[in-house]
Amino acid sequence: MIAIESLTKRYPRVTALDRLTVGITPGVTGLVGANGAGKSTLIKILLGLAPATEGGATVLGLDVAREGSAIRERVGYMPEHDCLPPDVSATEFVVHMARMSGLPFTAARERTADTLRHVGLYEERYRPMGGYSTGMKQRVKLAQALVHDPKLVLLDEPTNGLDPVGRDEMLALIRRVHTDFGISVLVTSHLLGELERTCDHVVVIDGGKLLRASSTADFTKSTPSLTVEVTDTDAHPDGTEALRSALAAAGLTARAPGSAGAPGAGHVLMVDASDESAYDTVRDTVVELGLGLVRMEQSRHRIAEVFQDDDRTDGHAGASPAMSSSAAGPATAGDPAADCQLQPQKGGSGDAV
Ligand SMILES: Nc1ncnc2c1ncn2[C@@H]1O[C@H](COP(=O)(O)OP(=O)(O)OP(=O)(O)O)[C@@H](O)[C@H]1O
Repeated sequence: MIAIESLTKRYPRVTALDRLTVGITPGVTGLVGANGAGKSTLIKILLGLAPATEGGATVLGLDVAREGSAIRERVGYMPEHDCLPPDVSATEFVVHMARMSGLPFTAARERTADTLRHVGLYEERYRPMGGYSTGMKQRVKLAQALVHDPKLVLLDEPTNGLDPVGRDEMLALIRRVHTDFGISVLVTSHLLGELERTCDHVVVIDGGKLLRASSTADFTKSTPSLTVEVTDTDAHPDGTEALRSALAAAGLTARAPGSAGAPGAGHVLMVDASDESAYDTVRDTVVELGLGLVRMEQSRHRIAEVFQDDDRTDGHAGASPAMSSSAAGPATAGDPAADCQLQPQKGGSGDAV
């Protein structure tokens, strides 16, 4: 969908993009980076709205330097900032944007009605947008990006300003843009956790440089570790501790997850399961102690942990603190995770996601 080759953008005081080389394949791709990492600059260059200083890129095979208007015909764009005129309705605005993209009036009206319904705006669509909530405004911005049935949409921080429920709804909507309509998505965020749930691929940039590009599944590879949660009983008022000692006696290493604030922390154990028999040992030990087994599941990395692990293991300048997971989960502090180490990449075919 997108090929970026040694792309550099220098402003007088700052290098916003620094020899960035990466390929974006069909599907939903997350572009993640802290504030100022260069995400919006990259999107503007991909749309042909800003020139690159060096290097180049193609979008749907079209050159960003020479074929910007052809790219904008085929690509939808949802900007980060609030850009909606307050005194017109969502319907009027989206029809206007559809007409700007070349749709005849009748088709523009029909597509607008369909698209606004798809993003979850119903009767409100006839009211002036000045009175909309942030969530409704984000939906209108998404609708205008989709209304001309593009092959690809570039969404700049679509979850900005939304509460957790609004964010989940927006992420689900973005996922459906691809699954229901086959439109590929490049979505930016500074929250690794939210991209993990939504994207097939993740590209991480920092200071305009590529840190890592790979499939989400590679980021979140399962670890040889079991997350086990048990109940307490009268006989074992601290069931978790009772299980930990019994497992230790059975030769299994179990420890509390690193993140005290994680859901269930205090009642959760991470059990080393490099040997398959660990599953049976855990089950049998829980039964022998008479505890209730709430869950026993294979642990997976969260994307943020890939970067945290890297910071811990070799002190490499990994993700900045701003790039945090939006949802705390059981941490795997101390896991070796050698296959998930953060490696700045130097370009070339290995960068394609
Ligand atoms: N028009 C401009 N003139 C000068 N510097 C700019 C301009 N646009 C962006 N920059 C700088 O380039 C760097 C990258 O900015 P950019 O907006 O692309 O980052 P971002 O990752 O999108 O961050 P945010 O999430 O805060 O929008 C920043 O240091 C920013 O100050």
